[in-house]
Amino acid sequence: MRADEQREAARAAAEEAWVDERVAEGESRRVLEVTPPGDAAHWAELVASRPVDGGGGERKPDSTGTARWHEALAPWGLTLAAAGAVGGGGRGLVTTRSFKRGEVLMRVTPAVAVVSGRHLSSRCHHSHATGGRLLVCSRCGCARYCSADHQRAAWAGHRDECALLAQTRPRVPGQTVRLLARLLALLRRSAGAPPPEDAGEWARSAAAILSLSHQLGGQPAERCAEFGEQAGMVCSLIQEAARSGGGWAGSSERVHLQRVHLQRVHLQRVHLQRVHLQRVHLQRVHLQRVHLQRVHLQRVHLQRVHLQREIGIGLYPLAALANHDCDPTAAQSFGAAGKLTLRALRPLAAGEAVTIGYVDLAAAASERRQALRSSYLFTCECRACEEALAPTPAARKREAARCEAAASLREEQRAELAAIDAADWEAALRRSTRAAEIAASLLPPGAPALGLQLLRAGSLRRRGCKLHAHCGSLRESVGYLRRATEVLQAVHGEAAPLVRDAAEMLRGAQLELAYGDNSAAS
Ligand SMILES: C[S@@+](CC[C@H](N)C(=O)[O-])C[C@H]1O[C@@H](n2cnc3c(N)ncnc32)[C@H](O)[C@@H]1O
Repeated sequence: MRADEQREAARAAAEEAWVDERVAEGESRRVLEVTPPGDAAHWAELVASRPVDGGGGERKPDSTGTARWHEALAPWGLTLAAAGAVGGGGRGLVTTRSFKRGEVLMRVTPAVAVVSGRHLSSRCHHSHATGGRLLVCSRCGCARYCSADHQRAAWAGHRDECALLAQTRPRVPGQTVRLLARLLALLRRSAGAPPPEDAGEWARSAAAILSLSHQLGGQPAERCAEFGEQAGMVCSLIQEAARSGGGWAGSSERVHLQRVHLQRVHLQRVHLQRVHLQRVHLQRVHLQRVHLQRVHLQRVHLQRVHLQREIGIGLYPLAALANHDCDPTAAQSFGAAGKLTLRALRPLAAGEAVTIGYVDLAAAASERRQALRSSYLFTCECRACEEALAPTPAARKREAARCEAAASLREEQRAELAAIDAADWEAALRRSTRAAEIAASLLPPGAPALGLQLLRAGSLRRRGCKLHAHCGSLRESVGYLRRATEVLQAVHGEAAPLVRDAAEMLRGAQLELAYGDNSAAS
């Protein structure tokens, strides 16, 4: 392992340790509030009735499906507007009443969610929390839980997947394949189980329903092949589980007896299926990949890096109706068990579009468009992009300047980490504050990433020694922390541990500043 990889691993381990503490402090309490999987049927119905994607208005929405969506959105004070009614991006979420800044627009559990490969053995597959000894599912040997309660709560969603995972053991399919397998199981449960011999056919047709081949038109061949491979893998897994278990969920004894023998056969079949089923296009973008993120505080040498780290992917049918905008009106945050909360980033009147940022908003318009094309397969039509990429000399100049500023931001962030690794605290502080200033010039005023950057700049400290105090810049620290707390409150709500931490740091810095001023005066 290279030295920088070792440092990154150490950093990650320290973050995990920090999260453990948070779990002990209160996350586990919140876990118990998670909506039980009783609403799975409701989600399945919504997913199945989802009108074919209206992005860019390329397809006509299905009116029966749409009625269900309106019904599900109404209690939140939201509705689904037709393509063209709310700017670029096809259909999208719109408010039906006014909202204050920071007010909750929607709070939903994922219809299906999985932890990423990296977190398979370190996080509870139900609450996504880390810490303590995790119980391992004895049947698949893959799923892990922090308590028997969580294992029980997760069973409805894990049952079908468990048979699939038992088949592939010791290999574990990638997160997209696992997410799709869960989604198909959910749809299957709500539609009634097909006879075992039809399971493969059913899986293929479900995959075909999920395909959006019209959007694959402009994609490179290898990307299409990747989607095809993933679809093939899901179909193959389902067929395999149906064959060996006498049904998708299968009888555990039979699955258990045949597992070892089938492993080898299965690997060969998966390989064949991959080749043969490449034509079954399965598009990730249609599933609206939403990252389950946790905000971590780092405590290696400095209590300074607040990271948003991806821990898995989930499907949120209602939240996925929000279009992307490079100057979004809303932001999402994630809690225990992937619960997603959408909040207004500024006051919204009735009839305003609810949009979120799908990509890094500090990037230049051309970079954002590129990122959206490659990860989400569409070209952004938001007003900010249209203006930034207008074919005029003034716009071109602005865009070139923004590209430069975005590159400087990345450089400052990189240099900040390097300075920390080298224990050069003054340099770390300088880099961090510079990064915060550049981020403030690039990001929309309420952007979550800006809040995190400001928090880092204001809270730099080394084992109890606050670097701002050490460097005589407490006044700046108070300024950054005040701005950070304000931004983060609107994104995460006042009760979030991150916001409470930020407010606490602000109070501390204010007191120190007042004490310093008083001592100087006397
Ligand atoms: C998660 S869905 C959002 C809801 C979608 N408009 C619908 O009708 O279901 C993402 C899709 O919406 C469209 N979309 C979202 N934001 C867009 C934007 N800024 N510009 C163009 N298309 C956008 C794209 O087709 C993308 O694949």
